[in-house]
Amino acid sequence: MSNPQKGLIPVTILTGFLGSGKTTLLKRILTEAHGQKIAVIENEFGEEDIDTEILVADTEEQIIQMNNGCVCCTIREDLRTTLSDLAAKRRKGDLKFDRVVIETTGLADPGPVAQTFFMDDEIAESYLLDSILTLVDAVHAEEQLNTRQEARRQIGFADQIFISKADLAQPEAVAALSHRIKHMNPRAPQQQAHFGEVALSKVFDLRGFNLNAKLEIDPDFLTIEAPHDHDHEHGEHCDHPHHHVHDDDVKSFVFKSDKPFNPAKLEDFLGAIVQVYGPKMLRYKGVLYMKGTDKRVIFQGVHQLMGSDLGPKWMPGEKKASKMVFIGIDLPKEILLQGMEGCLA
Ligand SMILES: Nc1nc2c(ncn2[C@@H]2O[C@H](COP(=O)(O)OP(=O)(O)OP(=O)(O)O)[C@@H](O)[C@H]2O)c(=O)[nH]1
Repeated sequence: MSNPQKGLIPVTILTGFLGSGKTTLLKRILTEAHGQKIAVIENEFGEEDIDTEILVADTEEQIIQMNNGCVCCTIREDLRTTLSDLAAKRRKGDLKFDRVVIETTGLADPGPVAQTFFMDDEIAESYLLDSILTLVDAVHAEEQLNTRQEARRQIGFADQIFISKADLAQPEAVAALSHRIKHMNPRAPQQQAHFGEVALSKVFDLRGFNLNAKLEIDPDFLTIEAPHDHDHEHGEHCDHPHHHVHDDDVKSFVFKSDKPFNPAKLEDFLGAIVQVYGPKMLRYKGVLYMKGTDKRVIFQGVHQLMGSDLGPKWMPGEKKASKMVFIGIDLPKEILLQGMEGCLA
């Protein structure tokens, strides 16, 4: 199966707006018995290493965390370094993997990520961009596509579209969404993915990336941009010539504690918070230390929709602690952090 041309390492870019189901799909792929070793590169937006923790829990794959500054500018350099280190280790036999999956942040324009594979000779000599997969959240996509340019670019660049959460939406709404996506990107096949359940043949070795098609979406796709100041932080405005719309108004912050939560209090608090701030809460998720269970609780949501799962057990001697990230527009950081503090047991 993994027989890329000229020994190139195939790369899959997994994209989709915040909370669209990327990690769910990836986890599913990693736990499937396909006999391939997959190196995963995680690029998150102020999310600490929460996804990595969710993934590492039950797989033995190589997970590389890339904590980005501003997606549009730093990612290409970080990604380039990460990819070239990986290829060097593989050549030396220090690392074994058959392919690479890059999970981008939900706020990323996949353009600059894809560009890396064409603009940089060293990367192009080792890797082949196989395809861009885009997850689309059936419940929230309509609004995301109306308001977020990154969400539209993710559709435009897709070689394969997976619609998640169709189970939570009306069939007519799913059909209308599918129709809209077809207009935006007639090239990409669409398929529903219930909790990431998709055939591996729809995920790997699609050989879907077609440079000509991408140049139609973005004629500047292969234009080198002048380097610019990299010190801005998450959520700060960045004067990038092309890709600056992604995080102008989106900010993130993290709650941390090594005291356990009182589950009932936390549920009440978050339930009330999403009633008020839900529309502005693009994404929240955490790995939590909860009273009354010896397992991690993985808690997450998108706008008003939230849910929790039991994760792996805390190991004996392991330091139990909670970490939760909030990503949103004009969220009242102090109210949320103090409120969370008040839910501790
Ligand atoms: N009902 C339903 N929920 C789903 C489906 N797919 C994913 N989810 C849930 O949606 C939430 C977000 O899924 P993730 O896989 O974490 O999304 P993501 O795209 O990785 O999120 P970010 O990395 O934060 O952008 C989780 O609670 C999933 O369990 C689906 O098909 N149906």
